Amino acid sequence: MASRIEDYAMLGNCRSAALVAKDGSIDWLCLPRFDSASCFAALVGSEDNGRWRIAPADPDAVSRRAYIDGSLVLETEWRTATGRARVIDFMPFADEQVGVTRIVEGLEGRVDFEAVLTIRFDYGNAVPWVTRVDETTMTAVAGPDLLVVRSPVAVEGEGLHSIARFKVGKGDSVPFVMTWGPSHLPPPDVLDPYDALAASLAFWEGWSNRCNGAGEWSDIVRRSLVVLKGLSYLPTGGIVAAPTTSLPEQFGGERNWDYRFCWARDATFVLSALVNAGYHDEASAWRDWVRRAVAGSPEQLQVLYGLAGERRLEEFEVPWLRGYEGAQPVRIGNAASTQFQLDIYGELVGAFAHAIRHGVVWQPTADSVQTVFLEHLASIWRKPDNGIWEIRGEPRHFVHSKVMAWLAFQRASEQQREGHDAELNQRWRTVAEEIKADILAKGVDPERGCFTQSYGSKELDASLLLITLTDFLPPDDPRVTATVRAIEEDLLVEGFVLRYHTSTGVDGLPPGEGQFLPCSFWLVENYVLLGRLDDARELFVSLIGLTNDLGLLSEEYDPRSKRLLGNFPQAFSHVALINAAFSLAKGYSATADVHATPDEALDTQGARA
Ligand SMILES: OC[C@H]1O[C@H](O[C@H]2O[C@H](CO)[C@@H](O)[C@H](O)[C@H]2O)[C@H](O)[C@@H](O)[C@@H]1O
Repeated sequence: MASRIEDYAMLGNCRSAALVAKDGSIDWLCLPRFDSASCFAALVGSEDNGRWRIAPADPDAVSRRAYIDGSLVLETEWRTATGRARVIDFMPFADEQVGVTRIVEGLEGRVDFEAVLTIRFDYGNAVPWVTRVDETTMTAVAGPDLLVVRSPVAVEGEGLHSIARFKVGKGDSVPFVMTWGPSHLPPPDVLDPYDALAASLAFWEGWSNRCNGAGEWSDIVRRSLVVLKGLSYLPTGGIVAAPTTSLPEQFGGERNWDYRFCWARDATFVLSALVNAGYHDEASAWRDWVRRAVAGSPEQLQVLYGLAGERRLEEFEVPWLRGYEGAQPVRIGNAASTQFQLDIYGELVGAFAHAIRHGVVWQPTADSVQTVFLEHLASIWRKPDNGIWEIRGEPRHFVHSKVMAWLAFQRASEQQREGHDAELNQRWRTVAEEIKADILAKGVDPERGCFTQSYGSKELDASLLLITLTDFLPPDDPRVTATVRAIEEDLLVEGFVLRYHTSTGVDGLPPGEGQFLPCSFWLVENYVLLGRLDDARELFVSLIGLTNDLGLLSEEYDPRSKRLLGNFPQAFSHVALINAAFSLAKGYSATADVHATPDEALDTQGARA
């Protein structure tokens, strides 16, 4: 049985990620890339779908764990009746050595350990041929995949599992190095686990020390930035939404999605966060990734792409996996990739404008690409779409989508680069005004005076919190304040924000899901914008109280069971945390600095660039 979502730690090497439970079991791992088929899938299946547990044999052993400094190297210290030992888990950074290394070290007395390895390729389905090559090496092969496991202790086959039993005393060190390779090639070279550990720690230390401070929130921001870095795919610069598939948005429900892809929307938020934190190289790498991914006809722009910009991400179900705590189906691929979501254009133009303003170099050819996309947007903005929440019901005229279309033209019309076409700027200004008039005529509830989920609807939607973070209307406009108030009344439930009421059937799915954490962070930013700093701080403190013992967050939270829900760890949540922290820190410093303009004080959203 899988552990609670918050009981997992993420290991990563900017190519893939592994989830390790508090009990020492790696229950999720896809190699060589985030979106490869898994070799461990116990997270969404059973132990027989693959996992690797290393822990003391004593069932009463207790543990505590932490990442080493600003890294994704996990140290778990175990205490038993006979002694103390630690396990250091990490994914090495070596190019040709994609895998996991686990080092067991004795600290005090003697501790009996058991390592149980169950490899199942192809999402828990393919039982490999396991061969004992020599005293220290075993291989597992099925189809295209090869795993080599090297360790000084004997590993024996028991049923369809490989098991090692060994003791560690003070000063002993027992490494296990598991490396993936294509099965048609010779096994990857031997990796020195201690050199690899030193290199990993140096990488993460170098990276996390570069982070700009966010006042009193600097530590939690740094941890979130390390998570975002761990979700980036180094060879291409793409950033996955999360390393998992099908962790449910409702216990026992069917809102289970594959997040191992790069969403243009999520990535634009990540770009803003990276720029705010001073990571310009990463921001440039992401900008280049987007330019390559979206290249081509503007009508073929996708909502999400594969790690290298792949476009075909067909969705299918995996019937042999029983799902996380029985939540079925387990889905691979994501059908949202073929949806029409109007907001993407505004997010991209806004994020680029934000990046340029903060010193990320603009490519001259990007102007003509932007013009082609805006010409297309001018012809489609009146169409209904699937919206930011990727609804699978009937497309609608979502107000958030329309405001993002406005934002695209508004930002483009403000651009003043050398050689820029003033006439074009005027054209974009005219379209922006047209969209704004349309929204104000059709997207405001005449009785409550607030924005609505979609044209003509009475429903609310937490995506409206992003509208108030653009300069669509000034913060003290009655429609802005009425929207924040209405969201507090209707969607702020048990302290955190729902995306919308799923009971209306708008998304085409059975009702019920948890509170959506990014929306709750957006409410923090809205409070800052409205000068409600105490409310902002109180909500922010509650939200960071939901991070697990390692500072990680998933997508949603279930207040009844007090458990995290949804894919984990989730970039969207961490990026919302970072942006809210910077907003809050700047909000406080603005109250101390009468010369700071509201824009300087609050500029943390790409959408507001
Ligand atoms: O719940 C419905 C949708 O959930 C996923 O989308 C959500 O995650 C995306 C990635 O973080 C985010 O960009 C989007 O705004 C969220 O609604 C899922 O990918 C969709 O297929 C699904 O319809």
